[in-house]
Amino acid sequence: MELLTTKQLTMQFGGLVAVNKVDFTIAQGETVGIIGPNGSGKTTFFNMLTGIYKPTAGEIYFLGQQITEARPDYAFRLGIARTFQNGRLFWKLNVLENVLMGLHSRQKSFILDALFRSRREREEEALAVAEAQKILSFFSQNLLQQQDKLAASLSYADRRRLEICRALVSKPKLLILDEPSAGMDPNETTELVHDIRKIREIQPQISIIVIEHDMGLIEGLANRVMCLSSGEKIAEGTFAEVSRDQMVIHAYLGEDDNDAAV
Ligand SMILES: Nc1ncnc2c1ncn2[C@@H]1O[C@H](COP(=O)(O)OP(=O)(O)OP(=O)(O)O)[C@@H](O)[C@H]1O
Repeated sequence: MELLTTKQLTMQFGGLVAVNKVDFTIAQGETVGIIGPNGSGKTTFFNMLTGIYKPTAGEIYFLGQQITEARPDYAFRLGIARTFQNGRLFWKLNVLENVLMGLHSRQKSFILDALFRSRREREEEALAVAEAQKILSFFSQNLLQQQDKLAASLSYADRRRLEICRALVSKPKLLILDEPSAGMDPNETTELVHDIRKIREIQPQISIIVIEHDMGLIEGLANRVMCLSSGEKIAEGTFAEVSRDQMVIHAYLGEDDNDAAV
């Protein structure tokens, strides 16, 4: 069953067409990788899916409902959660509190206003804490053991994992990961692939879209890959198909020889 579909999705900034008429679809339970050279429109595409940018043309459908102009909080309530390329944690909160922040728009009461809680609110909070701990416990580095540490004290790789936990705690239908392995070394990236695969053990029907420059991660995770170049979809298929596509090879080689990882 199709979860999210875009039709001719377009984003223009002044004279620059950052995303140009992209048709895309992801089914429930599928993992799709989005690749493309720097500046090819990947993050802009994500920002439209999550309501950060309002597309200048085209449409977005989620479970059949048109959400083209949905704002981020509405997209979140529908079940679209994301991580950010540069990370957005609350540094002065601990690990557990950061995950609980991922429930923010789903819960009426919240952890930070400790006074005057009703019994129902306390029960709601206990359930939220249990869910957050369950998610923290399943990553291979076992973030649960670090639940009381400040987010700022975590290693870089654990910060990225924590972001994924925060996105997962709301039990999204669609998880959008923007360069989850950025800044990780090859061993950490291999572990991350393992961890992301494990997400399906707790949320089997989740769909995942991942932007990555690391082709090993894309190959290890994605059922299907879409390649953007200068805002346009130039290829789509399995990793093997896309990685030998002449337009894809040319897009990477034309941009920068160092990016010729496919
Ligand atoms: N808010 C904005 N205003 C103007 N131009 C923008 C804006 N956001 C992105 N762009 C431009 O749109 C194009 C696509 O950028 P985008 O960040 O989506 O690419 P990307 O594929 O995610 O790149 P990278 O791999 O480097 O993260 C770039 O030319 C960028 O400069």
